[in-house]
Amino acid sequence: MKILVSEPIAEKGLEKLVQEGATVDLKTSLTRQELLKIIGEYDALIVRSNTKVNEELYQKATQLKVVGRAGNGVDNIDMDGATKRGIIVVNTPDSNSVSACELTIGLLLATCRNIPQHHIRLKGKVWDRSGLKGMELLDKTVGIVGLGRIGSLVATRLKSFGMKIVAYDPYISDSRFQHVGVEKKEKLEDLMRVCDILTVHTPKTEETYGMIGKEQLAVAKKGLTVINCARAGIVNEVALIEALKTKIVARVGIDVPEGEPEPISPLLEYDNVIVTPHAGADTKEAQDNVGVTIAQEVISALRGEMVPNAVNLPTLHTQELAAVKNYLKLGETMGKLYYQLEKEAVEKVEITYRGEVAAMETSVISLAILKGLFEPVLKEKVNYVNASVVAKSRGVVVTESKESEVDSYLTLITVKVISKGKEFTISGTVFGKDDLRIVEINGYEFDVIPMPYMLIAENMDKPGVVGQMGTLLGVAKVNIATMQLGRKLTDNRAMMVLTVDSEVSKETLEFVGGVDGILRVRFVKL
Ligand SMILES: NC(=O)C1=CN([C@@H]2O[C@H](COP(=O)(O)OP(=O)(O)OC[C@H]3O[C@@H](n4cnc5c(N)ncnc54)[C@H](O)[C@@H]3O)[C@@H](O)[C@H]2O)C=CC1
Ligand SMILES: O=C(O)C(=O)COP(=O)(O)O
Repeated sequence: MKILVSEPIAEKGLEKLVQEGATVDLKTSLTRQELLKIIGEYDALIVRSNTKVNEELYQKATQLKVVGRAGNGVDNIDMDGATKRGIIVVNTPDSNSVSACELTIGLLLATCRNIPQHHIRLKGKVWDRSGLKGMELLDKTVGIVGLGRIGSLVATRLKSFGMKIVAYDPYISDSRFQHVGVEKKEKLEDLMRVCDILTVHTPKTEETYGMIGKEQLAVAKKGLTVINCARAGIVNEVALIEALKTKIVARVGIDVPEGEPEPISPLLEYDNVIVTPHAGADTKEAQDNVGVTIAQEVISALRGEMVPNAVNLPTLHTQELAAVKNYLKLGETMGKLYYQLEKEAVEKVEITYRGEVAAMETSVISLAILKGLFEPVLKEKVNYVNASVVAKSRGVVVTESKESEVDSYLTLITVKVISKGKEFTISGTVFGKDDLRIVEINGYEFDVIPMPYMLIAENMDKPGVVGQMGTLLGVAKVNIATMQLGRKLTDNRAMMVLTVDSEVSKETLEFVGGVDGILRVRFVKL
């Protein structure tokens, strides 16, 4: 595991990566050309907000499997490009929210009380309070745009200043507004009309970029204070400067000016504008949190495990992930069996979840099944991120259905693979906490614990076949660990599933296949 860390992360995070056996190169002052030159050597890249992870980089990053964003915003990462290539993008969305919130409050107070301006005068040995009258927060209205993690933390803290809080966020439920204790505004303009202080906490997306512009500022109360601790451009800087000139906006506090990391924003020229150099997450606590979390996530992702904060995968919280973990293993195992038993190209995959599993986040289990299905033919080129893209690109139709009830088991997954009119089915369950079982293949019933090496044979249901097979394997020094037989009395056929302790050579397989009554036999590796 070779990992490049292109921006500073906490020592604890670097230590964690090394403890987990990774080779880590911390290179935080590479030029773009230098980065592009060496990125081809690495399995993972860890960045913060300054490294642009885009098509140009992906084209050179031939070994790249994981991009770790040591922080929250992923606007510097081309997500489609990553997904297309099966590169998993992970971030640490909860690890620096408190720090970003606290800087927001800090900028808000500093802006409303002109703290930096006072400080600069006094540092210059000038004792002069004139022209810097501040504004109290008590009884003022703050308008929050984006009531997510950071917006909610800001709301909770500002309540203790006796402020009235209104918020605009069309993507969250009314109950969330009630839970945070904030008045909901249906339209952004309604919020702009009533607030004394505006603070934005949305991600930077096509929709939010420039969302606070000329029109929105035109309806604002005169003397508005604007705080932006999210991303440059969510508040349009040209419109903001115009509003500063016309005194619609009285004060501005910004953590991320346009043009970062170059200090080129024209806002820097204004005395009533306070700017910090994207310092929202720069606390010891946040960086320790972020560093350790990203290290864990990148390692898990490199090991092919499902990660809670994978940005280009279905969202899973840690608890949900713990609940589906064994089903992911089961699904992948079931998927892996198909191409080792059958040779027909897959046309359709029908997945049925029954019983307990039907109540879980099954979309990730379906990804695990597809990953397992295509792995024997595509090797490491398929993973959780691109499994459904791979299925689509191969013209495979995937359907998912759920039934709450199931006979005989508490929980059951059945995968039906359809190819050229033929159907292959396999079912599996989880007993207790983590006891995985394959319980059906093509209508034959078993109770098999999947093992790394297995022999699966279809045979005539007649005396002597099993014995001869055992003898031949013994001669070839292949130790049989377990053996199970499933039979269909209707057609005199049976299926044998053996778990064995070692690989079975081609020659042995041919001998076994030649036994009278064996219809076909396959060696399966899981
Ligand atoms: N300055 C800094 O160092 C830091 C900045 N950030 C930035 O803070 C911002 C917010 O982060 P979180 O609260 O963690 O994100 P979040 O995802 O928890 O919340 C964002 C909220 O914005 C809402 N939203 C999306 N589009 C919207 C629209 N068009 N109008 C109104 N609301 C909209 C979403 O529904 C969501 O509730 C992000 O831009 C992030 O990159 C985060 C950490 C540190
Ligand atoms: O986590 C975020 O979204 C941030 O904005 C923090 O950025 P940084 O890691 O300090 O470059």
